[in-house]
Order: sequence, then structure tokens, then C-alpha cells
Amino acid sequence: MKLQLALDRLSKGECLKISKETQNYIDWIEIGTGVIKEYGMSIVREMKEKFPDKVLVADMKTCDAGKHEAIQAFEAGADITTVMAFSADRTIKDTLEVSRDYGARVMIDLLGISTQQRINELINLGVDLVSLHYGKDMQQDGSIHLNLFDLIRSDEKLDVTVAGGINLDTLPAIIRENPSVVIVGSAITKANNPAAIARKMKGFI
Ligand SMILES: O=C(CO)[C@H](O)[C@H](O)COP(=O)(O)O
Repeated sequence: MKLQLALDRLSKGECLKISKETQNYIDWIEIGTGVIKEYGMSIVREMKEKFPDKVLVADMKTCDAGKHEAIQAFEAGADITTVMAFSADRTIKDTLEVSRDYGARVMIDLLGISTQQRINELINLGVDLVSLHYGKDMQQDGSIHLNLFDLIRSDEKLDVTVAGGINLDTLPAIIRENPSVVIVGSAITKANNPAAIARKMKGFI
């Protein structure tokens, strides 16, 4: 099980500083959607140069123009780009095709998806990496619930990641669900001592 650091609502300087401080405890680094909107693909390029050994996730949250946006992410050095699960099948197929050309991967963000039918369709399209996601705005009305995992049947050959306000209190229950990757943003990035929290989380994992 891997720990992914999500860098959201941060300046470039903060992204670099927190990644450096926590690099011994994290496996994957995600450049958040808002950070990409602020700095463009240059921050993905810079983060890959600074942290070449980390799996770099560009949280593009693509929902259309899949081929173009996947090329943007992979050309900048991302190992993984994200695509929304509700996108047209054509968008999912195009991004998967581009990812194969680059030897990279696509993570499908399941935000808003509540049916097993869409999961089956995604698998049939060739998807092998998904993100169970309890959204930032939803977190204002409650915290992540384990029933998110009900969407995934144990016999499915999917790498499952999980995100959404995960903190030291909720982490143990999440780990028991055995996801491939636990994605943590604000619990680390907004902490007084990000490295201490990341170290504790990696210890649990
Ligand atoms: O994709 C995201 C928001 O859309 C975040 O990266 C994800 O939710 C993790 O951050 P946090 O732990 O702060 O919720």
C-alpha cells in the first residue's frame, strides 16, 4: 500500500517545500487541479525534475478533449493523469490509448459515481486504476465513509486509490479496506509539521 501526497491550494514554493520535507514517507506526489490551473504544466515539469523517483500524478480531472490533455500531462513528465469517470467513453478510451504510447497510466476519478454499472463499463474500456473520492466540498457536510468501497467488488482487477479528507483518525479504517494507494492532502499539507504527520501515516500503512 502506497501513500500519495496531494498538493492542493498551495503556492509553488509550498508544494516544493512540503514535498521535500515529506519525501522520505510518501510514495506518490499529486499536483492538485487548482495548482495546475494556477501554474500550468510547468509545475508538473518542475516537480518531476525535483522528485524524479516519485510517481507523479497530474490531477488534471479531464472530462473532455482527453487526448490533448493526456498528452499535455505526459509530455510534462506525469506518470499518471486523472480523468473523470462520467466522461464520454471516447474520452476514457483516448486517454488510455495515449497513456500506452507514453508507458504511463490513467487514474479514473469516481467522484459522483454511484453505480456498479459504470464501474463495469470502465473495466470493459480497459481502466485498471480508479480513485474512490469523497470531494472537498462534500467534506463540509461530513467525513469520508467506508461505504465508498461498496462500489468495488473484491474480484475486480482494479488498483483502487482512495481520497477525501483522510486524516490520522480515519486512516486505520481506510487501511483495513486494503486500497492500493491512500491519498492524503490537507491532513499533511495544512499540518504544523507535515513531515511528522506523513511519517506517522506511513508508519500505520
Ligand atoms: O482531489 C482532491 C480534491 O478534489 C484532493 O487531492 C483529495 O481530496 C485529497 O485531498 P484532501 O485529503 O485534502 O481531501
